Amino acid sequence: MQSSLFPTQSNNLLPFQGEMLFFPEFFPKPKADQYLSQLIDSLEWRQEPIWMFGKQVMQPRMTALYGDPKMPYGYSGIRMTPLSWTSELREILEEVQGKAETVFTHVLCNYYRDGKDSMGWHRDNEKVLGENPTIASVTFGAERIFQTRPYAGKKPKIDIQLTHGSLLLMRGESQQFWEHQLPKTKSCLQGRINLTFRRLV
Ligand SMILES: O=C(O)CCC(=O)C(=O)O
Ligand SMILES: [Fe+2]
Repeated sequence: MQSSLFPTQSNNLLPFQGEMLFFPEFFPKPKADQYLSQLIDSLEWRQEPIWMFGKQVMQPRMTALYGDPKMPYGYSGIRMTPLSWTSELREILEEVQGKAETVFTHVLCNYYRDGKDSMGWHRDNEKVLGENPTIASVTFGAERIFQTRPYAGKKPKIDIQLTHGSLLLMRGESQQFWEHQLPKTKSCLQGRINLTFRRLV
């Protein structure tokens, strides 16, 4: 049983060098259901190519970037121009900023159509995110396993089951010392939306 001495505080899932805090039902189910279908329908999803080991390959998921139009953002050799915030994304932003105690400038949206869609091992450590960025990651839809492991040494690997309506806060030194991925899985036939709120400096 979890200790309830500090009920508003979530336990750190990382044993050292950074923090990952998990809030399984950050959005109540009816609200999460509503956001899932609204975001699938209303965001401008695209499948974009990225550069990997000198080759251009299609990303195994759909993406969309929203945020401050004056600040483009990119990773893995692509540059994305942010679209203007939608009303739902703004609403979610407000909730998440309160919990994270951070002001975010952008949200990178990922749509995993089923278990064949995925994201490989990486750190969110682009220079524009600053030294020890706080990244707030929200999930709507299918439950998928998110994995993290130390960047150096690759062990131990920690699995986190990301539930519908959940919030995962990554902060402190987590993007220096830990990498993460969302592996493929045969058993998942449903779609999942992930929103990662970021602050560009
Ligand atoms: O889908 C997820 O939970 C992870 C997304 C992620 O790591 C990213 O967008 O950088
Ligand atoms: Fe990431």
